[in-house]
Amino acid sequence: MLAQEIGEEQEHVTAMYERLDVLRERARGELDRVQGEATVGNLQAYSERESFTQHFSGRVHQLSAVERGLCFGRIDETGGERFHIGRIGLFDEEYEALLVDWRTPLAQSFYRATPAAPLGVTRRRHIRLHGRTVVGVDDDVLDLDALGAADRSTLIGEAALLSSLGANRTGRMNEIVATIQTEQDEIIRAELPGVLVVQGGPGTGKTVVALHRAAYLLYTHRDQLARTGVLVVGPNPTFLRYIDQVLPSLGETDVVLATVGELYPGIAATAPESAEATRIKGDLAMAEVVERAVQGFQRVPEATIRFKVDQHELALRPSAVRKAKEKALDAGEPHNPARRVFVRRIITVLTNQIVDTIGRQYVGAEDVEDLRKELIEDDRVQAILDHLWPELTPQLLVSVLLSSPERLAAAAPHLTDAERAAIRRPIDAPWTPSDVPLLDEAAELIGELDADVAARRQQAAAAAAESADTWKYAREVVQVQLESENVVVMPWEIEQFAELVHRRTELIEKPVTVAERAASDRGWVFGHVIVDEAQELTAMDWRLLMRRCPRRSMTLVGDIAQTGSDAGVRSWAEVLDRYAPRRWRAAELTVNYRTPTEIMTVAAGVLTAIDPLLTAPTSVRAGNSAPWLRSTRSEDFTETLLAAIESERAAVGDGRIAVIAPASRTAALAAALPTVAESNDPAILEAPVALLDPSAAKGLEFDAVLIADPAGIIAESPRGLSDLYVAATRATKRLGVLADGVLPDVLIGGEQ
Ligand SMILES: Nc1ncnc2c1ncn2[C@@H]1O[C@H](COP(=O)(O)OP(=O)(O)OP(=O)(O)O)[C@@H](O)[C@H]1O
Repeated sequence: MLAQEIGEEQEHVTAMYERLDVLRERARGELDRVQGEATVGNLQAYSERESFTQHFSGRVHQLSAVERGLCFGRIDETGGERFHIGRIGLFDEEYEALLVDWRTPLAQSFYRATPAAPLGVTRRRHIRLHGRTVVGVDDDVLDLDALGAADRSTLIGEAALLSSLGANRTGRMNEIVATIQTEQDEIIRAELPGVLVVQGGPGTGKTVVALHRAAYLLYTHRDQLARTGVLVVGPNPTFLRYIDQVLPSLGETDVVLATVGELYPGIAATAPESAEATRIKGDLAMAEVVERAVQGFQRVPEATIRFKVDQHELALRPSAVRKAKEKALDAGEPHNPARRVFVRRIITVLTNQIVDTIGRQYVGAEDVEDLRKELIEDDRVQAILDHLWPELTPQLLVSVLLSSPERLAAAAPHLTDAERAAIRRPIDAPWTPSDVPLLDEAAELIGELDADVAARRQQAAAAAAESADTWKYAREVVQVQLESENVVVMPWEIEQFAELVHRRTELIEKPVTVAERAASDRGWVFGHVIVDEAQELTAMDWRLLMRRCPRRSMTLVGDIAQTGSDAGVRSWAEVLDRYAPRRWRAAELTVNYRTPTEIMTVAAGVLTAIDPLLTAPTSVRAGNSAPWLRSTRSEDFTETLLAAIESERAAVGDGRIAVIAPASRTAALAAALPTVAESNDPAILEAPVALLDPSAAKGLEFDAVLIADPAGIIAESPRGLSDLYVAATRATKRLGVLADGVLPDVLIGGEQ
């Protein structure tokens, strides 16, 4: 029976691949044709060709990306209808559906139907492919009564999920479209507006669900999100590399992946910094510190400033400066635009003094203008204005603030001397990730430089004019193409083409994608923001992110129990009641798909030590090997660790291993263990053995994990137990713990 079922599915699958080949060939043919056309040397013809090139190469790329595992399921409905579910939708020449896209509402019951709530589905079939060959089918029967007698005898039960979870890890995260679980699907398809917080223990699929949600939202709300973009924020660059294949493999490329440290355009903030400095700089009080630092650059002199311009004796009294300052601040404008008002007032004061000495009756309106101009161009006047109210840049402000003990003392009176010393550093020190929210805060308070404002206005006016032209042109191009029947275009593609021609024409003059534009514009407002490992964000990070998403359409996934930084989140309500009151909702993921039961028992002991009220997620499967917990004398530590690595390598074959050690020991261990890759090594994800500290291991997973010196991990930070919990939940198959000296009592279970 199984062979017959497989044979029938094979027929369907073969038809789908044949259709895919036809569509791919057609798109390739169009691409070749468009690229081979002689270019009529004007910009518009070039633009037109580029538009079609982009469309067809995007289509070829999408159709190639879905080759692996094109179809993975089928649903049979009570009425007798059957649908195959896959990575994209496909129709045959008669527009009969061959394959339904997993993101459509029709496909939803594939993920949601249960025997308790079958949603009109009698059978859910998982189809396993090897290349283009059907190698297995597994059925879940959801409504036995609704199945006919013939159907009943063809049931094949086997968990598709478990076979995918047991596979060796490749170092890169994979998509999970074939096996999304019901509680995950509800999150993926949740509505776009508002803030959705997904709390879930380790391995519950938070990351993978967040990424599938991005793909789902881009598919369902394409019009809205294609223009504004989706931002996915991750904890570190290694993690972003770990996940960067998932969205392209789902056919989505227009997403900005970034760490918070990359969210200030033009700055790569990657320098390391102490946990204490991160804590202090992440505190919300820093917003006021930056504000006071800006105010520190708006001075009133203690004594009258006297100077000469062209024989005229001038005097700038503190009271006149104070008044000018008050006027400048009245409008609530940022520092740089407010400076314009300040400068105007001061120049008026000085002009009046000259007019008074010459005698008002001798000075006409034009002369007054000339005088003002002369004063403003005078070096001495400029130096005074720059002293009283200089034009600033955020970079200048933050680097001066953090390098000047006096400015820091004046702006941060709430900090102790030791705390100020912890964040002080040389003026030219490289930027750290926790500087980025300070720079962003400063940018808000400072505003743009005069020169930048003028340039931007000019650009905006030119862009608006061009955009109107290119839209008109785009529609004409599409019309001409359709009339000449040069290209095969489906009716629903016409608008899409016009949009493409329009965008492409713009791109030729401004060659950037939405993702690039968003990444280079600090003021960019994203349509949706997804934050992974959201528990690690500091209060200042949240402030910055909320500015990037004033509509508050966000998905935040994280686990409070894994918070490693002292500046991180302790309660979701604490963060969200501030920024999205009554506009946030919480969901929970409860099943651990990564870590087998035996390993989770060890991790659960650590979790109880963090907080006895917390419960670990339930593992979906049992493993094949019990975790081991050993201790060794310090002098034998490295050698024992080396031997353990070798035996784990033998056990996992071509799988991946991580050695997770206290941050303070990784450098020495790297020197002693020549075969391991360190976290700053770009090849770390592909390396057979990776050496990481707990914060670098966050979000990643490995076939086998060796925790080296657990007591060192606990002792290293105030949230050391959370770090140990993170380390203990990274393994998909094997866990070993090697203590340097005594094994901490929080580690229980496993073989000792
Ligand atoms: N429905 C599913 N089908 C197949 N694999 C899944 C499913 N859900 C999760 N997984 C797998 O489980 C593993 C853990 O998922 P993920 O990394 O998203 O968890 P997480 O909640 O982000 O974990 P952590 O908090 O520890 O970082 C991944 O290998 C993921 O592919």
